[in-house]
Amino acid sequence: MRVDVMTALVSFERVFEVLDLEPLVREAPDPVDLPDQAVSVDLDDVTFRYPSAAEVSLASLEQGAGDRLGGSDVLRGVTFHVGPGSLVALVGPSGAGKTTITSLVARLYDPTSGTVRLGGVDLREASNRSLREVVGMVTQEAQLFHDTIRANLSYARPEATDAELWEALRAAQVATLVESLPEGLDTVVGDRGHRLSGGEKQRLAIARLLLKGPGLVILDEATAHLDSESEVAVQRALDSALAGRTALVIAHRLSTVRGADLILVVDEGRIVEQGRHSELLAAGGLYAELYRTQFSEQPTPAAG
Ligand SMILES: Nc1ncnc2c1ncn2[C@@H]1O[C@H](COP(=O)(O)OP(=O)(O)OP(=O)(O)O)[C@@H](O)[C@H]1O
Repeated sequence: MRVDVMTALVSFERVFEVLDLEPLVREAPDPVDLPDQAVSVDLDDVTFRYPSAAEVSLASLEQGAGDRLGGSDVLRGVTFHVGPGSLVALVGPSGAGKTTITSLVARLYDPTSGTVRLGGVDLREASNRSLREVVGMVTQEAQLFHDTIRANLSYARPEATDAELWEALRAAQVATLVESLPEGLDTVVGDRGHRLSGGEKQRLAIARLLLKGPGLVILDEATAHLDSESEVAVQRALDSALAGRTALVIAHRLSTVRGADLILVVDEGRIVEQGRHSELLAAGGLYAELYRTQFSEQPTPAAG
């Protein structure tokens, strides 16, 4: 992944913005298609370090250099299993490695050692096309292209009919807004177009995700404060987007951690605790502490 690493660094932001993923790592000669459904996610003893700037420039000149030079490991011995259709919440202090885990699951990078599998297939063996179809991402800063709403949505599925676009808009709680615009689906949005609120942009991004229909959703939950009406609408939209899919959520909301099938507590690049909300709360460890400091919208029952 010599030159690809450079591409990765340059387009990392953009990749996250556009939801659909351009894999930045090398495809195997005889790639395998990932299953076209809710997939399991398995990380087995994953270690990862980001390539340094020096490595990237050297590696682009000299094959193999990137494998020899090193920064520090940001993930160490990460192992977990997520069943198909489960909702997994990643929690942990800032810089713990949550985003990095999601980047490996989306194969923006390959692990330094260990394996990442979706639906049992090692991502190094997976076809880029099926990876793009199976993995969908929604980030905090939902970005739209400076183009019409129709173009922004169709990007996810060019063959979608208007009826399908409206169905996705309804499920994403944003159809009423689009109907109210004089040019409807043909309204130009984005930086210089019709101005949308943060919540509206997120819901359009969710509509795009619904059209794509990925088996795995990676979601970076909003920390930004939305007004409460918008918050409820976004939450409803997300509920329909996550139903029937595997979801990996970088969680900031109490309702998400409470409802998660599995919570992975990440600290300094390791999974330090895993389990459900009540178990982890009772264990009285890092999760219980994070719960008090990061998720304390309600009084904490006596824990541990
Ligand atoms: N592209 C990158 N290149 C080099 N180091 C990086 C890169 N992205 C993240 N890191 C480093 O990797 C470590 C883990 O970061 P990561 O973003 O995965 O943490 P996080 O748990 O998602 O944090 P936050 O909650 O603040 O988003 C940090 O030390 C961070 O500085």
